[in-house]
Amino acid sequence: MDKNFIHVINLTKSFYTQNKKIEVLKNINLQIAKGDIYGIIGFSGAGKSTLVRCINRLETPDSGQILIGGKDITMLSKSELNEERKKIGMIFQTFNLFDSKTVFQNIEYPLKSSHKNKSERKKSVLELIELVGLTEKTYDYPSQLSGGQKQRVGIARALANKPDVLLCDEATSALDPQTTLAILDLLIDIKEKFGITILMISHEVEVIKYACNHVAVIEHGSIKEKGSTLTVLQNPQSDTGKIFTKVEQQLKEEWILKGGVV
Ligand SMILES: Nc1ncnc2c1ncn2[C@@H]1O[C@H](COP(=O)(O)OP(=O)(O)OP(=O)(O)O)[C@@H](O)[C@H]1O
Repeated sequence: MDKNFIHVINLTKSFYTQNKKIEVLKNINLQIAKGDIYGIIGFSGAGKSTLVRCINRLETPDSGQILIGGKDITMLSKSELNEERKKIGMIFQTFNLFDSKTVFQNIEYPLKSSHKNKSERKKSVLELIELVGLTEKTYDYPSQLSGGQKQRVGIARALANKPDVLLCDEATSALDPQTTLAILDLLIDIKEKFGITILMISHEVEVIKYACNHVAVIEHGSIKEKGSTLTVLQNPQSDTGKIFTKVEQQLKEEWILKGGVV
């Protein structure tokens, strides 16, 4: 049996601006096992968000295949794609909540297109709110929440349709270190509870190290190296991998010099 749940095969994507072609993704190949937390690390502009947006088909790839659970999502009709998208949750750096809706209403929103009736929706939403630890905030608005609490709402909303895959686009980049850890712990917990496959893109080595079993390093639209997080980050081969780990080491040394504990 194929242990990989997501296959990205020879994926390419370009954008065209003022008659100029920008090749953003060049022949990307990835295999992601079911229940894995897989990191994609790269500098700004490397193509991370475009890759994630191709995986949930917010962008249409130029060529290549994206198989999720054996289904090639580049070949689906519009209505099939709408159904398939329900199995792919997404969380964002900027949370993307509706400011005029309460926590409850934000999480209920994706369920409105499901077959659940009002009381079934209510039960699901309250369970999700409990899962992310926000029961006391159920009827608050986003403006009344901290960044970490907003991301918890984002996670609950992304889980509403019980997705197989959760895509996290810089999901902790706007959060302080302590809140980042709490959100990563929640994601690890969710992965364990539901066997969900998580793809996490980040420019923070610490985030990848803490949460991801595997990592791929993306540089100018190409995957330069990939493998187990420990192997890649302990002995990086690509320029990007080397710079990321060097900077992390320097920050650690400066921190120790200032009397910090590692
Ligand atoms: N819709 C678009 N039209 C034209 N160019 C685009 C478009 N979307 C992205 N790009 C370009 O594609 C490249 C990769 O962008 P992308 O957002 O995928 O990178 P990233 O690695 O996620 O960067 P960041 O970490 O800053 O978000 C950039 O050069 C960007 O300007």
